[in-house]
Amino acid sequence: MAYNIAAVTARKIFSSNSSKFAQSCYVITRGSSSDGPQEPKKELINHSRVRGIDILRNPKLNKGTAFTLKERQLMGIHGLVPPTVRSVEEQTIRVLTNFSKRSSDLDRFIYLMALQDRNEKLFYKVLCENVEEMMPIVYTPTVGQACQQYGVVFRRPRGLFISIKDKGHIYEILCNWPERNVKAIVVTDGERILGLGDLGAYGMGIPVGKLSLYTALGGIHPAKCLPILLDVGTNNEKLHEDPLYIGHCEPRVTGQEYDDFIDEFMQAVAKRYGYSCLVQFEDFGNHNAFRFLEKYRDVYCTFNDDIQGTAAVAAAGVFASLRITKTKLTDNKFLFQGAGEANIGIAELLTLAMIEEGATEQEARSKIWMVDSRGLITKGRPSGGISGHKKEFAKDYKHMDNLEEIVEDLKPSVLIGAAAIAGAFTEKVILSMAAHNERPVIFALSNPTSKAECSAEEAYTLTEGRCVFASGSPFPACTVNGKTFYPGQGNNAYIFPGVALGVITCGVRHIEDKIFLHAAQCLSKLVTDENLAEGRLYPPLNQIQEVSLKIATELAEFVYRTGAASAYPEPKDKEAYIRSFLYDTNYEQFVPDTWEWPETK
Ligand SMILES: NC(=O)C1=CN([C@@H]2O[C@H](COP(=O)(O)OP(=O)(O)OC[C@H]3O[C@@H](n4cnc5c(N)ncnc54)[C@H](OP(=O)(O)O)[C@@H]3O)[C@@H](O)[C@H]2O)C=CC1
Ligand SMILES: CC(=O)C(=O)O
Ligand SMILES: [Mg+2]
Repeated sequence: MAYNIAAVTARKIFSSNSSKFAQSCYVITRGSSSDGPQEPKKELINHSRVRGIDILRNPKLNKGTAFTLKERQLMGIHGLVPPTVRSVEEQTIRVLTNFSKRSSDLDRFIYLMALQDRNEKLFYKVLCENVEEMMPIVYTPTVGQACQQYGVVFRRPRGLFISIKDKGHIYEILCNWPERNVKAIVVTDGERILGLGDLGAYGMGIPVGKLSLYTALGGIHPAKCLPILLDVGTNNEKLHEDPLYIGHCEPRVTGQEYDDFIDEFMQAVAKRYGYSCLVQFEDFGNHNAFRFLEKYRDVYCTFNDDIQGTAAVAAAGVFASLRITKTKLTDNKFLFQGAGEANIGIAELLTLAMIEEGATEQEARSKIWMVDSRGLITKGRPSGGISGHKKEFAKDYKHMDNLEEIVEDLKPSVLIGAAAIAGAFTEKVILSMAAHNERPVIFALSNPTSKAECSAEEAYTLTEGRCVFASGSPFPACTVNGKTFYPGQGNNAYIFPGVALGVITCGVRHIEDKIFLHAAQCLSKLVTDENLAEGRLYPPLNQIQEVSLKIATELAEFVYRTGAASAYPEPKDKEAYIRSFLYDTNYEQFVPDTWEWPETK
């Protein structure tokens, strides 16, 4: 009983002296949204206004059974949680037990999303400590399945849904978002979700998943991250018939009306969060992705992850592969299956890298061959369709449209697939690569796993363990002739968290392509000889947080050297500076250590 009396007394003290308690609760945040010096500072969380059951219902504050007795009593939640006080380690065991007991990956996805909605710190702690097991759930491949069934999976809204009907009011909708100091937005219109096509408003799973990785892999505070779905309708007939569909059941708005909508969105973001707010375009249709990148890159702080992030991760894999094949970049012949956002992005970045290596642009482009839905991209081919970026890679060559024949004819040393055509790397294609190369390089980058060009096992088995392999979605280790290979995950998740962290902390306004080249070079240097010996073209996933930090640090060195940073004064120790911004997954203390129970006489 004594503690009840103390609690009443304490509650009085708490409410009359709230600022004293609040002062003990800090989070590290970046400075204001202004463009001035961006020293990290300790910011007060005003917990004092939230009390009682509202604390447990607030995922940012809730610690569940980890609240101490003092906290429970002072904050008016005593009795609202079971009496046992659990450590975060014990809570983690409970989460992992529940996670492993779920019968399917989709159930695991739902379980983790519920945890995120309930206790944000615990969600990120568990995700950060179990990246290898949980990234395939919150990200590809399971997030793809979740998007396809979003109507069923949907529990609570997360992120902002802005519809074409809201045209003229986008700024007001942004103002409804409770966080004022947003630094990073991932936005999609759902037209090309992974390799699954147009999923309309169901595509929201992607910005949510990507931003979970901003925090888990890049250490960016979740309050600084905003997922956005722009609902302009969908051309997916199945969704029009889906009674659970959460978006507009109308065909996509296109043309000027669509462009004006996106323009208004970008202007509203800048007005609400400043021009330094990072906007990552994700999974837009091909015909819009390139246009918007060109249109906005010099005006806003923006990049397209499918074009530029993917380019960097694939180029890093290629750079690492050179240490196995003992070749220079320009010694290779690259064949790309697919000539869309991902592959054009990769081809352009490799061109830039070859030019840095001393090649002329023409020489560099001559090494790169591309195949699209109409076959090999050759000048004046009868099937036509060579527009935009594809033109740069069109060759004076006979026309062919069968990948098996093309590989046999061209004998590429590197084969990269990103066309979402499952199984495109047939047995014949892989055998042909094996016949013409001692160490064939084969990247099956399409996501999710169901769209992969081939499996890791197929690639390693058919090449008798000689291939250098990476895939967009994870494949398990596989053993061939007694040797175990750990296939690398050539996914932009190795790039965008680190790039975003560097951009945000250094106040970069415009993200030039060289930033992605530096990110790729940095990533490939982090691959050890031991990694390569195991078949890994990337550092293991359990090191990915350190990888993001190194990429951000490398980027910081670059942007300060080139004058692209706006956060001044320039930090001497860039890594320490960036480290000081990282989100802390440990629980905050709501009651200062020094606090003593008051006298109750
Ligand atoms: N691993 C990673 O990090 C990433 C992987 N991806 C994956 O890459 C895939 C493609 O994405 P993205 O490039 O953005 O998509 P796009 O729609 O921009 O491009 C798809 C390309 O594939 C081509 N294509 C379609 N059918 C065939 C065919 N039968 N044979 C050859 N080429 C064909 C299209 O040809 P045409 O131009 O003629 O229409 C187009 O060039 C997706 O599965 C996506 O998930 C994407 C980003 C990152
Ligand atoms: C990984 C990714 O961005 C994609 O598949 O679209
Ligand atoms: Mg994508």
